[in-house]
Amino acid sequence: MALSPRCGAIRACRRVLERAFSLRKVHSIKDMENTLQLVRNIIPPLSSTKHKGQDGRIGVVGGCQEYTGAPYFAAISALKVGADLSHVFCASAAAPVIKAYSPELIVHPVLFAEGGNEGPLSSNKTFRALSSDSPSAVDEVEKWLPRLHALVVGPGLGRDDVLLRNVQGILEASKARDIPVVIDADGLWLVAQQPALIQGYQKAVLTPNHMEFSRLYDAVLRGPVDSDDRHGSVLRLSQALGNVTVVQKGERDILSNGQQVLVCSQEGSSRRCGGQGDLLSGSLGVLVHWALLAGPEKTNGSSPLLVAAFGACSLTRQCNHQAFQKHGRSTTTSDMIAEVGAAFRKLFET
Ligand SMILES: NC(=O)C1=CN([C@@H]2O[C@H](COP(=O)(O)OP(=O)(O)OC[C@H]3O[C@@H](n4cnc5c(N)ncnc54)[C@H](OP(=O)(O)O)[C@@H]3O)[C@@H](O)[C@H]2O)[C@@H](O)CC1
Ligand SMILES: Nc1ncnc2c1ncn2[C@@H]1O[C@H](COP(=O)(O)OP(=O)(O)OP(=O)(O)O)[C@@H](O)[C@H]1O
Ligand SMILES: [Mg+2]
Repeated sequence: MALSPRCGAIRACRRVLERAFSLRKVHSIKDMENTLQLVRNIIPPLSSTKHKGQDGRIGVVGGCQEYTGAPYFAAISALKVGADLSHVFCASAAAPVIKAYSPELIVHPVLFAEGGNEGPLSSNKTFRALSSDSPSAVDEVEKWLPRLHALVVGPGLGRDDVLLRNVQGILEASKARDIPVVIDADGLWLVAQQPALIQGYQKAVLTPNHMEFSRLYDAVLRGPVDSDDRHGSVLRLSQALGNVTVVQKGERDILSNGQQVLVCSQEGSSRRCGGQGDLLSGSLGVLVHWALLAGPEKTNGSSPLLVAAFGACSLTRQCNHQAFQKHGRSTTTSDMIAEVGAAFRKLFET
């Protein structure tokens, strides 16, 4: 339907007002230090009176035959940031590979893909039980949910329909238990197909890259992203999803909960190797748990999830910066993960 000139002018006017409104709420560079201070406030003290698990039990749902690095990066980053236990719930074919990367991860081969895309383990008993009865994958993860503080859903998941149906069930079970969820990568593909899955869920954080953001925006707002108005676009997507927190990654990360917009421009580098987003989502899983535990008193009234997201963005970019100083063009995500401890100390333990 063609727009009348008057209708077009009203829309343009509304866009200008919305932009001005959102920009007023954008953090200036000098506010970055204040926000980093809020991140420092949510970090739990290390104490000899605590027991294993108290500083975080995080689950990563992801990993299929093609992608084993992404869930590994997310889960090991959660541990390096300070979680006590890190679980990976993945497809059978991915499990031995992920286990071989690290003895520190607890790996559950509970997801399955359509058409026997499960590699050498496809004939084992667990796989047959799961592949003949799709809900049991959800049951397998649900058994662990009461013991988990946060889930990171999507790194290396792939887009197999059956596998995504498992994940839909896992998301529904997590919401029913009020468990915080960070949704990334192929988890965002699922949300773009079914935005109702996380609509209005106040403990969800979405971490789209450029492509994932466009896909989500188009699915939810039924139109293309205004590339001249990144702040407004992130704000509008968050609002349309019922104030779910959205982190749009890029040259600068733009974060919004539909009320406030933060910008993270912590210095990183020009090295764009794959896996940096996985480091971010795994770190965010821990920080979301810490932020919700600390509550809004510690975040000075700001949304705990926004503060957590700002912390994860700053940390990832600082790891990138430090790794690049040492390795230059050959920097990989493993080099960045090796910097998590030093980057964390520099940003948050000053
Ligand atoms: N080691 C592993 O196991 C890793 C596995 N991973 C896993 O891979 C799976 C798929 O994830 P994904 O991000 O590759 O998928 P998707 O959303 O289709 O985007 C791909 C396309 O988007 C574009 N594009 C991206 N950024 C852009 C930009 N700024 N500006 C413009 N365009 C941009 C770009 O298009 P191109 O330039 O190629 O035309 C690119 O090809 C997922 O499971 C993930 O977790 C990764 O985590 C990495 C480490
Ligand atoms: N142009 C850029 N300049 C500086 N930092 C960037 C740039 N683009 C992305 N980043 C940073 O890289 C990190 C990962 O973002 P990216 O867009 O690469 O995610 P991703 O595509 O999901 O990564 P992955 O390869 O893990 O899937 C974020 O911390 C983001 O701030
Ligand atoms: Mg990604």
